[in-house]
Amino acid sequence: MSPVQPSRRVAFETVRAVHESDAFANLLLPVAIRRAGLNTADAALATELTYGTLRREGTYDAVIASAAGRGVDEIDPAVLDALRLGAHQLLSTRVPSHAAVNESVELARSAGSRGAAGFANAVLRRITRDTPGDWMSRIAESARSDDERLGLVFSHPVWVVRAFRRALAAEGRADELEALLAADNASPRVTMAALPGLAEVPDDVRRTPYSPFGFRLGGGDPETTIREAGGRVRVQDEGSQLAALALTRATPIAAGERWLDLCAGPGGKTAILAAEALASGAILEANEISPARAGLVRNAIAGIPLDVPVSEEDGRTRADDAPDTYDRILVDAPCTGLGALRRRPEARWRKSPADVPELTALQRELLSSSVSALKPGGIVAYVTCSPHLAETAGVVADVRREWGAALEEVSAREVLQRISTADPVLGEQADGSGRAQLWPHRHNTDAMSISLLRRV
Ligand SMILES: C[S@@+](CC[C@H](N)C(=O)[O-])C[C@H]1O[C@@H](n2cnc3c(N)ncnc32)[C@H](O)[C@@H]1O
Repeated sequence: MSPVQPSRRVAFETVRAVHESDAFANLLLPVAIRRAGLNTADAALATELTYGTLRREGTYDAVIASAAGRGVDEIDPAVLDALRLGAHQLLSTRVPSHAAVNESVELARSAGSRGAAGFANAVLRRITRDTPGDWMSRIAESARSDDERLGLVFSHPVWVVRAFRRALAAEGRADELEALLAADNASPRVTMAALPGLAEVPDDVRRTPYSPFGFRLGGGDPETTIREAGGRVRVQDEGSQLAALALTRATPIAAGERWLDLCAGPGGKTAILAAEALASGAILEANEISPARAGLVRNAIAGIPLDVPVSEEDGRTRADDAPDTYDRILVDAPCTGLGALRRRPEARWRKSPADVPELTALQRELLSSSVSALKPGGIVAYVTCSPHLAETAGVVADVRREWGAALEEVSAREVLQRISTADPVLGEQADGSGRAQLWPHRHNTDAMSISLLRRV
């Protein structure tokens, strides 16, 4: 028996915890890396192995089932995770085969019952006998439909493939589906925001193409940059930066305007709204139903010299209780999160189509309540980190039907085109709306959907 290399052990234990106790890899992994005392190179390897294995689990399970000659649900869960880690190294990395096989066999031996090591060894050696391309062809041939094929090859649940296909087709871009699925399987570069008016984009960085205050570090530790800037520089997806800006810069701001961030946790967009409010003399309030996440909102804005009260209510009652009050409201709604699959490797396996109706009912109610809290002339930005048409175009269409002539659309696409530093080339929507849809494969952002509605 040889000891398992620490980065593989950390990856294995993180993948186990994700499957056994519904842990989130992005929260657990940094703790496991610290606890194991990994150096920078080993931490990077542990991260790649963990994220890659979780992202591509659907593909690896199909390969493992074929190589093992049995369904993955018939394999001991801990042994299966060792096999997934091995399959990832064999099929998607340059790790030498002998290291990938031997270390995964050791992990299976330490975690599984008697016979686990021999079984793992046989399955992984079977995988090494064919090239990754051969395996992809084999699992693709087993699919009964094109969506199922894409689901297997790009490791996405079929219902998600269908939702993406429809959302892309709504802007005449169904031919970009494979590029989108592939983008979800790549690690996104860390994107930062220098809060407008409070911090400068450093000189020695690459600016993001669209957000006027976004940038990417060439190297180095983002934590150092954040600490040195006293929280006025933050890690934030460029799409999130644009969503907050779409609201604040949709129309010129009058001093004394009242703004509300209705679903604010953990506060990334609140920080931008606060910076914009400070610069323009607006008054900002925030709300978040979860007390723990409301605490994160307070932390996110601690470095901004503006008093922002944070309430902890259901956004529906919070808005219903404040009729005709606000000039701008951000409804960054709870959603399936299908637009952020790059950053949350296990997320694609945790949601199901059954989640969608419950979420869209809540989204409709949050948006409709927020309209009642707008002053006449006030604007609401309805934002989801999901491109699913039911959560985006569907919710907006329902609320527009409900409010009729009392609500008009402001084109979010035109606003984004105006405020972005480069043309984001946003697709026109089949429903004729001004909704802006960002895409990982096109914009290198999360798939944020942004709609702007004005109360007449
Ligand atoms: C997409 S997240 C918001 C992200 C946040 N705007 C940011 O940029 O950091 C949605 C938030 O809505 C909260 N939420 C869920 N149901 C809610 C409700 N009924 N009322 C208010 N907030 C709710 C969730 O706890 C979650 O923090």
